[in-house]
Amino acid sequence: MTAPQLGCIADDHTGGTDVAAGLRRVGIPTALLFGVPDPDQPLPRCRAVVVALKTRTVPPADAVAQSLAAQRWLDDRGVPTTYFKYCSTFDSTDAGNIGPVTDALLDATGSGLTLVCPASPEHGRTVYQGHHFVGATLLSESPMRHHPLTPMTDPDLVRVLGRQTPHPVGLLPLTVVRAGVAAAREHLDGMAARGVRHVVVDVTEDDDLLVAAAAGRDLPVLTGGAGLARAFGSVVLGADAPVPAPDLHGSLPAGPGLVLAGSCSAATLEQIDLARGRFPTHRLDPVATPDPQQLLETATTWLTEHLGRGPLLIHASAPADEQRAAVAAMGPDTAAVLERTLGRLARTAVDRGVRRIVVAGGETSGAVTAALGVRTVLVAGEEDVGVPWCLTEGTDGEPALALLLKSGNFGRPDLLVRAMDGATP
Ligand SMILES: Nc1ncnc2c1ncn2[C@@H]1O[C@H](COP(=O)(O)OP(=O)(O)OP(=O)(O)O)[C@@H](O)[C@H]1O
Ligand SMILES: O=C(O)[C@@H](O)C(=O)CO
Repeated sequence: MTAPQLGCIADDHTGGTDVAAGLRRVGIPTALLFGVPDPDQPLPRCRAVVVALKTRTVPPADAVAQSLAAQRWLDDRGVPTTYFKYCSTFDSTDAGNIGPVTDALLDATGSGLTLVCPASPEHGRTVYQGHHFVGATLLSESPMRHHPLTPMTDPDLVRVLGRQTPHPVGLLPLTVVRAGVAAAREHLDGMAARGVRHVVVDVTEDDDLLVAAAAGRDLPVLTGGAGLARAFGSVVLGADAPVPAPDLHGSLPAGPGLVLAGSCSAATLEQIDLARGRFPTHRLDPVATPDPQQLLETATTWLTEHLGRGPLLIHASAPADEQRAAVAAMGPDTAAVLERTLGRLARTAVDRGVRRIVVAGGETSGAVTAALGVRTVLVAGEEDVGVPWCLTEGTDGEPALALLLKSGNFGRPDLLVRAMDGATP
């Protein structure tokens, strides 16, 4: 197998699983690595590689440094196209990190222009006239306006990105996308000639992604959600073979299951509501227990006492008013404390035999994989669109641990319950 043709750098772990799942679905063998790979880390056999970082909300200079290190690693292995994968809801703040990381990748590869394409119609994320919609709702009126780390209060992506980069931001409007690949390329050439560096792409249907991927196929750097990467996979790379029908749970290791939720998205809260009625549940509540050490100890005791009683659920997730109360009680580090706590609980659970872990939330997933020391996984079938099982390598060809890293906004209401189906107590 030659060098992979596509190297994705995802700004969080669930973004990494989402993009890897999309590429796998169109028949591209894809490897998923967590964290900046070590310089001598070998590249698994694959046609696309995803390096999932935890850079969405770190200081911009750190996000840039990690992304450039990942890009260098890919470049050293001859990967020709770099894809910067960020959230389909463009999760970022005015300080970054989408603008600074994209600019750094463009500089490093000597590229003039890139596409900015978060749209993912299969998840209800579309962009029209540069304005982002979640379903029928403008981004700024969706639950994303309450995100604890990256509240999205402006739906105009040209304007949002314009605050994150000193370079001009333009638009590839839907009328041009619908006119086809040649028209889109001509529009991009015109923008490049005028010094535009970032081009937000209007997309309302999957076919628009195919046009965007074909128009941008020769750009060394592309950016967006999982949708454009998947379209690049089918248009530019071409599928190797149809993906076999998954025997999802048959391939998972036997052992007890645990759900760890840090996401406060509307989808996760609904999934937790359903799972709470089925599984013994413990809530990490910073208002009741503002001392981080005590919060961890109480949860660890609960976990160890309940192991063996079927799948367990531990969540910090709470609606916006309770998050505010949590921060008032525990202080500005609340989100980081909760991530760390969930990571440590994952470590304890695995040490005590848990073999199937569902994590809700990208930042939370980053904390959990770091606590478990997971660096490389095999991407298996999807439990829901964009939510694949990830298997760590064990001995004798058997997976050691199954992880389902769920993007906050993804999954049907019964996802957590289904994911634990067949897990042994
Ligand atoms: N009760 C709470 N109060 C304040 N912050 C919380 C609370 N519960 C969770 N958090 C924090 O909210 C953040 C949620 O981010 P995370 O990325 O895990 O979820 P998400 O943004 O919904 O998922 P994704 O990035 O996949 O869309 C985490 O840092 C988590 O620790
Ligand atoms: O694009 C998305 O919505 C997800 O892959 C994601 O990035 C979640 O953090």
